[in-house]
Amino acid sequence: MSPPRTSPLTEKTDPDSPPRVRLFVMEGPDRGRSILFEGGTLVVGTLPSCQLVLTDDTVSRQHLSLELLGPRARVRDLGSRNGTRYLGARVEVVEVPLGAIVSLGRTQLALLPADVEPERFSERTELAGLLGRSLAMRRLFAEIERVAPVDVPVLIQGETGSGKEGIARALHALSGRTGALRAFDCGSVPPGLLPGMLFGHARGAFTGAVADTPGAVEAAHEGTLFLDEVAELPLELQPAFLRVLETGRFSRLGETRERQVRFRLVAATHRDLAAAMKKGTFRPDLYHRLASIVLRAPPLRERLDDIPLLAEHFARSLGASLPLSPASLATLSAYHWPGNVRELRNAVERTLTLGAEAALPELAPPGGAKEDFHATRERVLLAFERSYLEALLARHRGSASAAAREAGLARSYFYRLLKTHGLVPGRGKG
Ligand SMILES: Nc1ncnc2c1ncn2[C@@H]1O[C@H](COP(=O)(O)OP(=O)(O)OP(=O)(O)O)[C@@H](O)[C@H]1O
Repeated sequence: MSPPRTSPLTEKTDPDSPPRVRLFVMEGPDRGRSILFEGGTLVVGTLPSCQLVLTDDTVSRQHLSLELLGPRARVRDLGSRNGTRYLGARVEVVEVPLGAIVSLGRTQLALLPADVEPERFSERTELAGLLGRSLAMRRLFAEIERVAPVDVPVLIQGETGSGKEGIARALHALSGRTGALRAFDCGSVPPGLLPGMLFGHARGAFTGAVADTPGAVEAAHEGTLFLDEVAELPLELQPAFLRVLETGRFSRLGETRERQVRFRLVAATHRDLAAAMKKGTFRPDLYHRLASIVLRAPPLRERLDDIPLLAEHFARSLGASLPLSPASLATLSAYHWPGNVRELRNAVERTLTLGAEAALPELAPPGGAKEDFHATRERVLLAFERSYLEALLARHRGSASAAAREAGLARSYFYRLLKTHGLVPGRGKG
């Protein structure tokens, strides 16, 4: 059973048309080299007879072979000196989807759909504090670099904990603006207090208003206003907000005179704002203004290549190191991470501070409770199966038939697996 893995790069692939894949060197001395792969098997190495010839001296003469299997590829290490790695773990033979990154020595190879332009991916694996090695993040980095200096609002959509605020910070850091980034969370302020906190108030504007106070809009002057949970902005406040966005003009509560500001708006939401607009809770004019550029923060389960990098980063920030075994990585890759990067950070922190039993058990650092090979394998496999099944059922809204089809398992065997783990189709956990 291979880990569930979806990627925006695979969505466009038509399963009925013959796949055309571009093998692209993302990192290493041959960065930028690419080859079109339309079927059969190809060999990558330093020998001139290889189909993709690399000059990297950490790559073996015949390092690995790739075989196309529909929208996936089978990668086989050919007994290389430095090994082939996928999702941070050394592999002999592994099936990978489009969008995967495979490492050989210092070189990283990406498997891209043939029509994706490799230039759309940034070379960087870090951008203003955001880390990412996956194709999804490198594509986002390239978009951030492109839109950061442009003076139009940006809407960031993404699940909780997927890095929306980090993206806003990166947009501000690369914008060249002289003012500050001011973050304002519309979801954490009682609606009645929102106008005063956004636009500021004059002394005496309401009971308790003892001094003239600027709001978030003024604090962001010449900088960036990061408006988190923008879908929670009350309908009656939306016209005033659209006005300040379009003209820079607004009044503090209790004042008649108008003030003028200049700021760049970056708004974020985990909700479907287009649906909110159709429902009538979000004004179409404001929606269209906000959504002139939309960036998507990809959920962690769509960028499993980032897990080793992020886990190491969070461990290092606590002054520790967290060697991840191939089994741990397999389990972490199979988990669906509803809390995204924040959940991964918490899991790493709990593991390092409270001990393994407090976190995902598979993150257990070596040296904890003694366990022999068979027991470890059993435990890791069971955890992997359970995460895999839960994610699959969730994706198919509880339909066991559809889930079994995607997993490539006979329905009877699939039902047996569900029963073993106490899972009930149609309801998730039993
Ligand atoms: N790509 C990344 N690299 C490094 N750290 C990250 C990355 N993405 C997220 N994080 C970390 O994960 C945590 C959550 O990120 P962030 O607050 O940006 O998410 P969010 O999408 O804004 O969450 P919410 O929807 O709950 O507001 C933060 O500690 C952040 O530093």
